[in-house]
Amino acid sequence: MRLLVAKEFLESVENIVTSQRPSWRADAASVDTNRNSVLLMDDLTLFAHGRVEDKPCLSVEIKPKCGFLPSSSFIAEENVIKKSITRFEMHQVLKLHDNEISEISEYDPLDLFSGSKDRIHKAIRALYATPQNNFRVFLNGSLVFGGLGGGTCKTTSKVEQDFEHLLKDIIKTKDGSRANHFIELVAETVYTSGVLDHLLDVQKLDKYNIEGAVHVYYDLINQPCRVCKELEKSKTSSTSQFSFMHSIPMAEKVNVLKEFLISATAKDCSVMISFRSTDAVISRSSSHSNLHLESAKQEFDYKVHFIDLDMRPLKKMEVYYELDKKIMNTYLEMVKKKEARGERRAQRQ
Ligand SMILES: O=P(O)(O)O[C@@H]1[C@@H](OP(=O)(O)O)[C@H](OP(=O)(O)O)[C@H](O)[C@H](OP(=O)(O)O)[C@H]1OP(=O)(O)O
Ligand SMILES: Nc1ncnc2c1ncn2[C@@H]1O[C@H](COP(=O)(O)OP(=O)(O)OP(=O)(O)O)[C@@H](O)[C@H]1O
Repeated sequence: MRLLVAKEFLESVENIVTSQRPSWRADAASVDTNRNSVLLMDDLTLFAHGRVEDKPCLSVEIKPKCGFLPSSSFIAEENVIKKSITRFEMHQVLKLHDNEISEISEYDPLDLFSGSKDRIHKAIRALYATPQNNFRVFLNGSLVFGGLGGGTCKTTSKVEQDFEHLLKDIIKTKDGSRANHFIELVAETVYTSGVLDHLLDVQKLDKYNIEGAVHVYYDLINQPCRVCKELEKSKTSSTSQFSFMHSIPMAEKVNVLKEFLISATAKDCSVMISFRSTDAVISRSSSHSNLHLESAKQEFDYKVHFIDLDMRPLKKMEVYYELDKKIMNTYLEMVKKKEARGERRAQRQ
């Protein structure tokens, strides 16, 4: 629902939001205080969407990121590692280098999207151990695990203890076992709901990788291709394979970019799963699903929603290309250093 608001309201929202965003992202998405309306959305951290009920509600927000390895033939020879190492893993190295994180995440998106119960369980355990900005938990609408903005790094035993305590009203098992049951509950729900299968299909609309799709972008904005120019100048790789991208009909070019940008949204959106403990299977309704967690001998109602589904603007194509280069350069540099260290160690032995 669209609501008319005053400038002062938007200014105070901006103040709150800015203080909660990571410093390196503070300028990335400021509130446009010249607007006169806002969208009123349901609070998906609450089971009854905005209404606090008698029963406690536990909601889990997962930002799964890209769940597949690209195989595009437009990926340059020197970047072939992209076909075997996830973008998430490589981006972690850049984030560590830029001090955006203090530790590498244990999470592997390929596990979460694998469709295998054990691997999904492994992924949720890793997200719980190193939540960063990929995992948050809300109890009755308030954040109780993970951080806002840039998120948090490693889950300490103190955090785990507090979390165990917070879970007592919703997971009715003994102390020390609730966090494990919680992880199992989330993993079972991701597995049973199949929600990530649909997301993966949309992510895979990126068929050409940014290394291919960026060429079409320059044709669409009717400008000489800066990437071809750059590659010709550096003489490190040939531009001949890109003539295919530049020669496809305009309608197809529009489609390539449309699909790439839809995929970008799917690679960055989050899944919000809210749980409510229930007494019996009688609570089945069309508005939610039901899951029996055998290990805790408990029944849960759950709902799944996607959030952060805004379309990416076309001009982000250049940003994506530059970020991709930065991620690749930093990762390949790290691999080179590691290999050199290994060689020196071997020589000493
Ligand atoms: O490019 P990425 O993969 O770093 O994703 C950005 C996210 O960084 P992440 O790696 O998840 O920490 C980034 O997340 P943070 O703000 O860093 O938590 C945003 O979600 C950004 O979207 P937008 O520019 O705000 O619309 C995201 O940008 P898009 O790529 O989705 O446009
Ligand atoms: N409908 C909703 N109900 C409850 N919480 C929500 C909802 N939409 C968003 N949030 C919360 O607000 C956070 C930021 O929302 P969103 O990602 O859509 O904004 P953004 O401006 O794109 O932020 P970023 O650039 O960091 O991704 C989410 O991570 C989530 O915790």
